[in-house]
Amino acid sequence: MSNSFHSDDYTIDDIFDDFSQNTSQKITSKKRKIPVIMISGFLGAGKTTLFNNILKSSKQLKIGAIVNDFGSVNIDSKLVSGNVSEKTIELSNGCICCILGENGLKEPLDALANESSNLDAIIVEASGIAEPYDLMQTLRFSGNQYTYFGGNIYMVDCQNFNLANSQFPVHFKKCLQTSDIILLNKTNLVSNEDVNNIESFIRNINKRSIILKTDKAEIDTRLLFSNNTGSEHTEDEHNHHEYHSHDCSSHHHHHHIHDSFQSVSFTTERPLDPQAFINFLDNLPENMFRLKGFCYFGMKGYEQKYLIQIVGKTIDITSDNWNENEELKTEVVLIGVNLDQDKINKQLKNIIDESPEDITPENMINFERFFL
Ligand SMILES: Nc1nc2c(ncn2[C@@H]2O[C@H](COP(=O)(O)OP(=O)(O)OP(=O)(O)O)[C@@H](O)[C@H]2O)c(=O)[nH]1
Repeated sequence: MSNSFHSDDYTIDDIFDDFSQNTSQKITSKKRKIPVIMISGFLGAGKTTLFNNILKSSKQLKIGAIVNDFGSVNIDSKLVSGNVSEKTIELSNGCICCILGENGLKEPLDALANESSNLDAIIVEASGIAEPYDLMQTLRFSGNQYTYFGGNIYMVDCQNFNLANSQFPVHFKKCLQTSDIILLNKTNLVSNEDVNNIESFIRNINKRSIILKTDKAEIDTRLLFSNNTGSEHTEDEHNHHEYHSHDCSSHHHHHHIHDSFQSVSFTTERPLDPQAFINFLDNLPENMFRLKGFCYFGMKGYEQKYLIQIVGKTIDITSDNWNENEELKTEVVLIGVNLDQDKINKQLKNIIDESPEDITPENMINFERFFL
């Protein structure tokens, strides 16, 4: 069980005392319905990290997944690893609350939860600029008789919260008020005082939800599958109805936070020029907040898959082996506000290696300063 689970207000046992039924009862019950648990949170808050932790620590459970990415290339579905039982359903190229048709999430849910389904849980990972309060309603009223809404876990990136909240205060307030469990994540990157200030801020607008502090989104995942997570929704329903004044499938489209964002997706099978890529990292596009994806350099000794993650100003690069049958290529998605898409596309084309024969492994040395 994770050691980084900590909270001044709760211990895991306190939380369990609050719940009348535990996970195993729910999961082993023959007539059980499948909980649909939503993971939401702003760009880069740690949703996929949490999802992977859940998969790792719940190997005995059969978990289905619906993964939504804002860009046209679904990076998240490739970052979710482990024991996703059924095919992961990818919803790409837009925000989940707007790309769904009239029946909302019914179709993807029906594909995962039906008469012959043997899943224990379904996890829906919303894009970083989804409106979780709208999505929650879509999940509750999906019309799928084999599922019930198991709660919304909202992730807060403690390192970037104040800045993002100052830019989108209404959105954050709605998210925080309508969440069941709030994870204050990336506590390792900020001071305790900063974490406590964020917690007090959230407590002021939401007195009801469980707030937990995490590093690398490590929590005791029993909590997520407990019966009560998404069942008590008096205040939540009130807040939700107050906010959910539109029908996403209709043409009367209200302003969504993602209307302010653009994404640029870039894919190439040609190897990248490491020096050009470093230049790109040193001069990131203006107003870009998030970049994620994989890079392929192809040079001898550096043939691995490089996973690149940028959140705000933090750049993390790690390397991994390519999966069997995986195509060796670069695939990245950038997300930001008022992005100059043409300029970024040109910048990205410049990182393609036009003459791989001239590149020597020394070119990779500078690149290594970005490694974790
Ligand atoms: N230092 C640190 N990094 C973290 C922590 N949690 C997540 N990260 C890193 O933050 C980056 C973004 O994490 P993700 O889990 O991909 O975030 P996300 O919310 O799924 O991102 P989007 O889907 O793009 O919105 C990755 O590089 C993670 O490894 C943490 O507690 N500490």
